[in-house]
Amino acid sequence: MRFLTSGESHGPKLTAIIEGFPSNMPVDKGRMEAELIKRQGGYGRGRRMKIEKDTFTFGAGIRHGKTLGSPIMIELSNDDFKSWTTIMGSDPLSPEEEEKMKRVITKPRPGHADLVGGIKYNARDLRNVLERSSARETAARVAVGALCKELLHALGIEMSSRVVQIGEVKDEGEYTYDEISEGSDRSSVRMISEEQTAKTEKLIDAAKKNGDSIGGIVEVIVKNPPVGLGSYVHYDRKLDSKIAGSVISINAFKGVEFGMGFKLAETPGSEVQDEILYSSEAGYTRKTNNLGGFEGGMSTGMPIVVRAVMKPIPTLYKPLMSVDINTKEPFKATVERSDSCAVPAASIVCEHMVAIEMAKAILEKFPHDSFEELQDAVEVHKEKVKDF
Ligand SMILES: Cc1cc2nc3c(=O)[nH]c(=O)nc-3n(C[C@H](O)[C@H](O)[C@H](O)COP(=O)(O)O)c2cc1C
Ligand SMILES: C=C(O[C@@H]1CC(C(=O)O)=C[C@@H](OP(=O)(O)O)[C@H]1O)C(=O)O
Repeated sequence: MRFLTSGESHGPKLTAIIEGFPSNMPVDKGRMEAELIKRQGGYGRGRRMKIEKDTFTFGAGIRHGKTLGSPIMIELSNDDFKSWTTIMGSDPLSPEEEEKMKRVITKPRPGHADLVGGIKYNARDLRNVLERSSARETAARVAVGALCKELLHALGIEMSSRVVQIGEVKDEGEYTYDEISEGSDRSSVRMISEEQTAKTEKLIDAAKKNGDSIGGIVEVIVKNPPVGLGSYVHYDRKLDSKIAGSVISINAFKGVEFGMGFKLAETPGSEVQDEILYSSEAGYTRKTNNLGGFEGGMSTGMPIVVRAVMKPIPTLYKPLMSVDINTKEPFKATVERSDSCAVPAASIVCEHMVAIEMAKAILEKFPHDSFEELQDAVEVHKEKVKDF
């Protein structure tokens, strides 16, 4: 399975084309759109999320609620485009329009893609960089991930995510998949503990008031993964590394860990390795899940637990110093409308990037011309694993 997205933040639309799904897979469009709405939520988002309604249309690949096996096309519109038709239009500008166009960006924001992107693509209006580097594109990725979650769901594999930390406020609890997914329709910060949620909202309010921004940590759990996705035989077939790469590809994500993660450094081996158990009903399981569901780059069958850190948003309403690329003089960076904290939204993006890698790994391992063929192969595999 492979996919491409296209679309600028304030352009007319976002598009994704997904190739490699089996035929006859049921798709619940309402459930997919609910995921997109979750990505728009969370405390700390800016005004843009009040403008956009992230519904989508299938332009190809689906008939009567099922996949055809052909490439699937998903299209989301940017409702904000109507305010940007001149600035973001695809036709050349008339001299009068060019004259009116005063919003050329020349003061790159530290921490965003503006300066390096401008140098690399020779873009002297940094808007040409900002538009595609914006996390608006993550809406298209969540749409693709939601389709992948449809495939996982139909195979009995479920996923959820939560916010673990915002600023210095942490929810230290260890939660099961069911506890996390129970809270997953909350439109707020989506920490498990209500007390911590309230604290983070105060923190976000304070950051916003100070023209500052704030980052955090998110967690994704995958329940019921098949045993043996990915492989130890070659570095580029390890599923944990593919998930890590995909998670780090999310705008502003700077670190990723599995299971105990960085705490592994301070824990002796006897308290780390997950002891192996067997029962005829459950097959092979583990006493603990400190390694977050991976050994040798392969899924062990235990829940996959991924945590990742998002840096604070780069656009600051009290901007940091930068340099005007035309005059080379020091200047305060450009201020664009911005979120002050997007960690809750990012938890949804992270969940969907993990879903994409899970679906890819499943489609790599099992035959899948039709969904029935895939389903049978996964069932046979499960029985074989139990008997091993
Ligand atoms: C859901 C989400 C929303 C974001 N919103 C903003 C925003 O409003 N303003 C901003 O400057 N950056 C925002 N970012 C982060 C930037 O897109 C990101 O920092 C930028 O593309 C540079 O990439 P890098 O941080 O990965 O180096 C957001 C990121 C995510 C995941
Ligand atoms: C549009 C989205 O996020 C945007 C991501 C973003 C950035 O720089 O990454 C900057 C902001 O864009 P705007 O200036 O248009 O408000 C966010 O709103 C979205 O998540 O759908």
